[in-house]
Formats: sequence, C-alpha cells, structure tokens
Amino acid sequence: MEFIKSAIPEVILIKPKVFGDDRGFFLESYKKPLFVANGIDYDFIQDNHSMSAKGVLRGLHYQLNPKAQGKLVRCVSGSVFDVAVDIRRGSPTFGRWVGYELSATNKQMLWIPPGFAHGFITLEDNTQFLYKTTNDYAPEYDRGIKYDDPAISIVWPEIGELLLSGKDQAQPLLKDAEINFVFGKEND
Ligand SMILES: Cc1cn([C@H]2C[C@H](O)[C@@H](COP(=O)(O)OP(=O)(O)O[C@H]3O[C@H](C)C(=O)[C@H](O)[C@H]3O)O2)c(=O)[nH]c1=O
Repeated sequence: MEFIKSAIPEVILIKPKVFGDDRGFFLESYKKPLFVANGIDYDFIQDNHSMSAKGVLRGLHYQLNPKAQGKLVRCVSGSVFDVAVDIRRGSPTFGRWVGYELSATNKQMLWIPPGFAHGFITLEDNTQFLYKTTNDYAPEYDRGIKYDDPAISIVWPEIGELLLSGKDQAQPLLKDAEINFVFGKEND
C-alpha cells in the first residue's frame, strides 16, 4: 500500500497493492497499523455506499465540529473525479483544493481529514462509491459549499449536463459558509 501526500499534505492518495491472478484480484483496502504509520490515526465508525449515474455531482459537503468527519473514499464500480477543499481557518492552504480520478480500474483511495469539504462528480454510469467516516452522520451539523464557487475555482471535468440535489444547487459560497475548523485544532 503506497501513501502519497497531495499538494495539501494532509490529503493523502492511497494506492493499495493489488494481487491479481487467473481468478481476478485481491487487495487490502484498509489496515490500521499502516494508516497510523502514515499519519492517519483515526477510528472509522461508519461505512457509506452511494450509487450514481454519469454526471452526478455530490458536494461540497462537511460536518461542523464536534461531528466533523474524516473520510476514506474509493470507487468499486465506475469512476469519479474526487475533490477535497481545505476549510480550516488559518491554514496556509485555506480555500485550496486537490482532486483525483478514483475508479474501479485504478482502485486508488483518498484520505480526506476533518476540516475539509468533500465532493465528487461521476464520470460513468453505475458509479458505486464506498467510504468510511471517522464520525457518524449528524444532519444538524451537515453543511455545504457551492461546487462552482469562483473563490475556490475547482476545475471539474467536462461531463455535460450535471445532476445535483436541490440542496447542492443552493449551497452557499465559501465566504458565506458556516465554518468552525481552525488550522491545527481541527480534531478538537
Ligand atoms: C451522508 C448521509 C446521508 N444519509 C441520508 C440522508 C438523505 O436522506 C440521503 C441522501 O443524503 P445526501 O443527499 O446528503 O447524500 P450525498 O449527497 O451523497 O451526501 C454525501 O456526499 C458527499 C460526497 C459527502 O462527502 C458526504 O459523505 C455526504 O454529504 O441519505 C444518511 O442516512 N447517512 C449519511 O451519512
């Protein structure tokens, strides 16, 4: 398993070791000692699974402290362009984003710590997205940021017509979003 720091070093791309044979493949998608040794020292308490057609955009979402969530995300069918945005006040990379194509083919995963907004756009039909979270779902703490906020300027892949939830069509801009993450204290 390879851990690669992104341009925002707390966001980590993870490449599992894939054991292929004439039956198919096997991989370990999570192993706590390896993750702790690479700076990801969290317990996961919820698993999520969403399925989307091509052109669905989910995000940008986060939960406020004290229910902030770290997320370990991957695609087991189809593919996404997955994005994390730093929303920790005082961070040298506040408002900056990183994005990666995650797919059933490349089997790559992304670690998104608490203090980041997360979203993705699906690149294929029947995209099945699995992720572990470090805190449970708390709708009263659920918040969002507009996916096309010019202050963040995410370069989403050109997919044509997008499908978003009503909630995601109406998310606030970063400057108007409710944020209580402070750089260096986001786990409090
Ligand atoms: C997130 C979540 C949702 N739900 C229920 C609430 C709604 O009735 C339904 C769909 O929820 P929502 O539209 O918020 O789902 P997504 O748009 O996929 O939200 C997720 O999308 C982005 C990419 C994320 O990173 C978050 O994990 C999460 O916000 O599932 C639950 O019961 N538990 C949950 O943990």
